[in-house]
Amino acid sequence: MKTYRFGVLGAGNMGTAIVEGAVRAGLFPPAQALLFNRSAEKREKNREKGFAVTGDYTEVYTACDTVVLGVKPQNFDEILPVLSGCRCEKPLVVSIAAGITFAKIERALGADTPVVRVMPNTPLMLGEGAAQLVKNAAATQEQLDAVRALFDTMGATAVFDEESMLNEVIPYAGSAPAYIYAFADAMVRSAVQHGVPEADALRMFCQTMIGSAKMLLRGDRTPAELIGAVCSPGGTTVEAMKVLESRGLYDILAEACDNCIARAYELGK
Ligand SMILES: NC(=O)C1=CN([C@@H]2O[C@H](COP(=O)(O)OP(=O)(O)OC[C@H]3O[C@@H](n4cnc5c(N)ncnc54)[C@H](O)[C@@H]3O)[C@@H](O)[C@H]2O)C=CC1
Ligand SMILES: O=C(O)[C@@H]1CCC=N1
Repeated sequence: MKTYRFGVLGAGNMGTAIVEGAVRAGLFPPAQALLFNRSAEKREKNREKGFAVTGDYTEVYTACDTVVLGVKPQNFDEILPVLSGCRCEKPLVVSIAAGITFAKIERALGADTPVVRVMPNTPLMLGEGAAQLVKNAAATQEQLDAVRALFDTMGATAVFDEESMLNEVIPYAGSAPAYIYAFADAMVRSAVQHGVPEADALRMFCQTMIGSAKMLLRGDRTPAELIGAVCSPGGTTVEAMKVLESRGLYDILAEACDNCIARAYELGK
């Protein structure tokens, strides 16, 4: 048992959302979590929330049972060599970085370091996230279960055996909120062009996204069947669907997802 139950190395958007979610779920009190920030101002803000704070990220690695690596993939080449010099009992490492492989982490920290890679998304801030997980050989099933239980408190989770799946899933949950916001933005812009007040358009479209997602999650009808149920023959919807199909919406999305995944593999090199 180390000084702190939980630590975040890189308490930015995601790292902070994860530790705050865990505290909200009652997994541990904030005083049992140590947060690293480079900025003194952010450390002070986190201290005011009751977290332990540090400006030395090696302390997070040495003093915490579980350490979330919440830095950008591009920062791993800087932080891993520093952490490799830490002499301590190995923490359970939770990496949320896109593309960064077990091999890269293990080369620096040792193959005996338990690591769980997680690909979360920002809606976990509202308890509506979707996170995918995979463990390395050194991590036990209990450790994987514990990390999954943490993310279960913030939304849906899925576990994979193959590490490569953590890259393959990125466009469909980790990155997907951005694509959904782009879709919403385009719809609201169109609505405004047609005289619909922006706030009403956004509220109505968001409710429609929630309702449509719930219809899909019932699982009793395929997306094609649900589309068919909206498209009255000779009606309005079908005219829009013709444009989406003829302009290649499905191909555009497939290409976007391919590029997103390819970038994850590049980041891992
Ligand atoms: N934002 C998102 O929607 C998602 C992000 N991720 C992953 O989460 C990770 C963090 O992303 P965000 O929270 O969005 O980024 P962010 O920029 O909000 O947070 C990164 C944190 O790392 C710290 N940092 C930066 N350089 C550092 C260095 N050299 N040494 C120590 N700390 C350093 C920053 O001060 C900041 O606190 C990334 O690896 C990303 O791939 C995964 C899924 C979704
Ligand atoms: O854009 C990124 O690289 C990260 C990973 C998934 C969402 N944000």
